[in-house]
Amino acid sequence: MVPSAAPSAAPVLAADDAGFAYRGAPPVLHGVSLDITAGRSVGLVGESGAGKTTVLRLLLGLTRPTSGRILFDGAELRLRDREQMRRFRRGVQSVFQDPYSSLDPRQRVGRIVSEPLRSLGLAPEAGLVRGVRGARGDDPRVGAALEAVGLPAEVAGRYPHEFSGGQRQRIAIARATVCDPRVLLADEPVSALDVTTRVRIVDLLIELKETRGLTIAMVSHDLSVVAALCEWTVVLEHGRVVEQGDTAGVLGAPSHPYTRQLLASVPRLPAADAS
Ligand SMILES: Nc1ncnc2c1ncn2[C@@H]1O[C@H](COP(=O)(O)OP(=O)(O)OP(=O)(O)O)[C@@H](O)[C@H]1O
Repeated sequence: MVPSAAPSAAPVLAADDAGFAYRGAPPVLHGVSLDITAGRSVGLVGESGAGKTTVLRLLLGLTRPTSGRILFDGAELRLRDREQMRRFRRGVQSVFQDPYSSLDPRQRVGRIVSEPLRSLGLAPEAGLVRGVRGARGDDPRVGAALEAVGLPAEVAGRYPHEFSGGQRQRIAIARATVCDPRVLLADEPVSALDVTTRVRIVDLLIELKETRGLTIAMVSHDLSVVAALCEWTVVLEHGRVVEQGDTAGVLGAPSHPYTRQLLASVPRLPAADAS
């Protein structure tokens, strides 16, 4: 289990008493409050349907809470504020569960990985990353991002179908980290992978936390993945936070019966030597 880290100052991202209802449906989140603070990665756990992905969608600015607020650097996230959203996208990136559907099969890896640089206007000259040279990863940040996830820079010229699920998830992580974000929001980033690959990707995320100061906020069914990656754990039941605290405390000595039930039911990762 990772040791508890002392968070620095104000949260980068926070949900403040956030509620949410899908259109025409009853509320699925009720008064959710949590902080994502630099240096303190957060695991969001709970049974299927508890509302974990919905919380992540709110934190990602994909949808607005129906009550309460999402705060970015202390200011309410306003999806129509272009300048704020640009800063937000620079600081907060995401990785999803399925590495097979999250990468455009028609694009070369170099172009996929460089997408945030283009959409954030961080490409030095548009032609360099739009053209063939860029697609081969000529932007040094693309090669560096690929190497940081354990892939050679040369893979920039290849297509996603040439890679395994674990390698594709590495490519997705390279895309999410190429612009050096502060926070990575991840929805079940390893659950589509086989057990051995899962351990390797968890190890990669640990390394990115340590070497790049990345803070992760992650949804996972697998409490052992949360224990490996997150200093703070938030437990959701039926759209409500029933318990949150240091991961060591929440998973080691849960105070809520629902957390105890989750601990009893979720399968564990095998020992790390499986990698
Ligand atoms: N697009 C949608 N329209 C209506 N209801 C939805 C929609 N997406 C999710 N829900 C409902 O919202 C609730 C929370 O769903 P959510 O996907 O956030 O839970 P979750 O904890 O991430 O579940 P899982 O672990 O199965 O992914 C569930 O009752 C779900 O049925």
